[in-house]
Amino acid sequence: MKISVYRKEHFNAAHRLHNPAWSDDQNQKIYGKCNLPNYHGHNYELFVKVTGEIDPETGYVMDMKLLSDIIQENIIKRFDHKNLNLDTDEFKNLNPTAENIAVVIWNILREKVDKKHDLKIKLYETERNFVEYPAD
Ligand SMILES: Nc1nc2c(c(=O)[nH]1)N=C([C@H](O)[C@H](O)COP(=O)(O)OP(=O)(O)OP(=O)(O)O)CN2
Ligand SMILES: [Zn+2]
Repeated sequence: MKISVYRKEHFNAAHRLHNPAWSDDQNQKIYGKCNLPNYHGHNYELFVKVTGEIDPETGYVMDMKLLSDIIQENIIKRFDHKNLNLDTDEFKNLNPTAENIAVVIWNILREKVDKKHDLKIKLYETERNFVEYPAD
């Protein structure tokens, strides 16, 4: 019997959506205010879902304190209060859309969470815009 545990974390970060292969007009047309040259910020809400069997000894799928520590150490420290485009290696050459941020976060966490567990994340960029990876 599989069951899922969730951990919710948050971080604040600045970004600018921009495709260097396009003209300024094209960037403006596609990304609108998200392309403004001086960047803007979001309060990102990150939901991490870990699915697996309940360990009969601990009663846990995974210790959520450990999950929190993993997210803090590998995601929050790396991205919180950063300008994603300027301050992080991950987005120097990758457009920091919600989709790309979610994939980057998942790839980092996948290395840290036991492979016997399934991993899925949901990332809210605004209250109304959010992405899920991997998709169902
Ligand atoms: N597929 C994607 N579409 C959009 C992304 C994205 O990352 N992937 N990002 C943006 C903007 O960066 C931002 O998320 C939108 O900001 P905003 O328009 O302010 O969104 P709100 O939900 O706060 O505002 P509403 O007034 O409710 O629209 C755009 N698209
Ligand atoms: Zn934005």
